[in-house]
Amino acid sequence: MLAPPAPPPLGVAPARASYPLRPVPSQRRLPAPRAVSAATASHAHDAIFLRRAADVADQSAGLTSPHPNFGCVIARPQLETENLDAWVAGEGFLYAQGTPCAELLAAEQAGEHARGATAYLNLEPGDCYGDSTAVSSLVQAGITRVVVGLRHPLKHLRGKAIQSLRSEGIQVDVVGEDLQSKLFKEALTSCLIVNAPLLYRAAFRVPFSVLKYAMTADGKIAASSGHASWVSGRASRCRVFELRGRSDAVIVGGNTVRRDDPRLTARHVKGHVPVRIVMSQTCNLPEEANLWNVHEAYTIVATQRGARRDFQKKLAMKGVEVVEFDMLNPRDVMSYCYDRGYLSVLWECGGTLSAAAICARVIHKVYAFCAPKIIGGVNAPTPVGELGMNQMTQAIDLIDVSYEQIDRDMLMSGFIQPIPDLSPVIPSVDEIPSVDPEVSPYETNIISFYKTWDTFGAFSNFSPHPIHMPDEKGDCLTWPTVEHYYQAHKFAGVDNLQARDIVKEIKKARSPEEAARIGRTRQREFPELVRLDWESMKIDVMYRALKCKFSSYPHLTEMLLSTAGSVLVESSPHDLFWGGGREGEGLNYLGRLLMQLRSEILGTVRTSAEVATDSA
Ligand SMILES: NC(=O)C1=CN([C@@H]2O[C@H](COP(=O)(O)OP(=O)(O)OC[C@H]3O[C@@H](n4cnc5c(N)ncnc54)[C@H](OP(=O)(O)O)[C@@H]3O)[C@@H](O)[C@H]2O)C=CC1
Ligand SMILES: Nc1c(N[C@@H]2O[C@H](COP(=O)(O)O)[C@@H](O)[C@H]2O)[nH]c(=O)[nH]c1=O
Repeated sequence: MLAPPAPPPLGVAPARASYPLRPVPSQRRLPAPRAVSAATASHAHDAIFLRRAADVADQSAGLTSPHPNFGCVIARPQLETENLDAWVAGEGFLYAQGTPCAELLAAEQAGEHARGATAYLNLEPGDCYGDSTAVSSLVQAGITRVVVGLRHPLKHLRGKAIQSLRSEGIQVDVVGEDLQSKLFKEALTSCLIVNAPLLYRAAFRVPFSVLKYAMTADGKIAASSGHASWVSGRASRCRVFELRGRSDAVIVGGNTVRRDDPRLTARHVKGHVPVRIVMSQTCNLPEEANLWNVHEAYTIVATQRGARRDFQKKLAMKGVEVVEFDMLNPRDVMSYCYDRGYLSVLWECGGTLSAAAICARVIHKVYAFCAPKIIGGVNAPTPVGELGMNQMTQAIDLIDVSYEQIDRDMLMSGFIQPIPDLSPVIPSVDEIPSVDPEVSPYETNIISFYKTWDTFGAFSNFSPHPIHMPDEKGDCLTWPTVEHYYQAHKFAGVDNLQARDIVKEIKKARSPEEAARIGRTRQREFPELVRLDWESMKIDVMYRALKCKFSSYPHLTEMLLSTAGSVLVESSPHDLFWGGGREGEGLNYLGRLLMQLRSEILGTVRTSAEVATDSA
């Protein structure tokens, strides 16, 4: 009899890895890039290997308690072949916190082939507790370039490893900063998705929450009697075990416990077993239930303060933990889970609790299994109860939607809230000292502003603070807002009657919104009237206007200085140059300029005039 093949060492991706949890695109042969320019080809290679690093990182999910997923792929060009699989010298993923890091495993696998090679990391390593193995293994292996998908989302770790690698002379290219081409969009999405729990946790201070339900083709999660076993088929239910294995906790409402007597374990998949949480306001739960068998998995009952104290004691005697809340609601339970360190939570409740969780805005992703059955029944339960909406236009649109057939069922999944990408709006560690030395890149506090009525809305260019600025001839002109000044200066100084008229038209605009509209429209209609140096001068124009605004109004100066030490972000979802973007994908130049101005006022950065005087 043939002996079974030896398992690969923990965290080392087997040559032909079997992915336990979902089909992984990168395990198809890597596509050979089409014939294109050298720069585009190298970007295409980078994007392909980065996606592969994200896929490799995903392999530890569900095998151990959820943690950040790190993957590393070491590749070196083999000139004689376009088969990119042959370029991969080593791969590895972090199996669990405390086990050898992905970089070390990949470097060991690559051996001598790592010398002069590029390492692809889906996520910047988190150099915890002074453990710098990730960085040192790349350095010692002779890696000369590192491509990073995402900076570490945790502020105390962000930028540290990148800085260490650079100080060792390794070229580090970060997507969105050093690598900006469109080719990286998909690779970046893979990097975001593989660590979605970590990103949501860091951004929203709650665990990443997934709502999962199984419904019939007519949208029912049970018959009108409440009977629900089973809506979905066996293969779908096995997928649910995998989802549980990827979660720190599974939540149900009291009614589901009373009706289904569930077990909520990740049986049939090896690895991690989540905590089971029952949310019950009344604590009116059965004396005997599968969930009270804590030998199978740990159980927590979250209830209203004072509810059925005697029964609480009985539960405690069985080893069930009971936690009382002043007001039991999904948000407070999620804050509690956050404090317990959970990264991701799976909601397997009925429509009553799922509606409350959606209303509380704690659900981030939905997995809807749809079985080809019809059960009917006007009172049969549906996946989501009352949300208070009465127009289809109010419906919540899922984003980044995927569809997958599982045997006879269909699984549709999508995000309710965009996956946060925390890196671009925050200036990089290298940039921060020049933007504002008072800001610690590791202790970042973010102050967002956008609409003028926001707490820091006066930072918006639309705020009604007129500025007095000299024109080209030195005459002082009054502009109703910074926005008026900025828009008009796209056309200022252009020796053309029509351009001069546009400047006047913008200056007279009755609101900053109108000024912006005219400026943008005329720029599109008459690109030939826009000053030739506009792209290189627009930051300078904006900075002068901001400086004038903040120095003219003492209360604005005071407000700006009150934010010292914080990163300022204009949270405009539309403007990806001046604003931070909807998902943090913007460059946030307005925030950066305000931070620079704040430093200049505090005297912590030298003005350009001072620099000029010094060098004279
Ligand atoms: N097919 C599927 O995927 C699933 C089907 N089901 C089926 O759904 C039916 C049960 O649905 P449903 O009644 O909606 O059950 P839920 O799981 O939504 O439980 C509702 C209960 O949650 C508790 N709760 C705690 N806090 C809150 C809060 N803030 N807001 C609302 N509820 C809260 C209450 O428990 P208490 O009354 O104890 O205070 C409430 O009665 C069953 O027939 C079950 O078989 C259930 C899950 C999945
Ligand atoms: N009925 C139904 C589901 N119901 C969910 O699964 C729970 C039962 O889990 P367990 O006791 O561990 O098998 C149940 O209480 C409810 O939360 N799930 C599905 O994938 N498909 C189904 O058809």
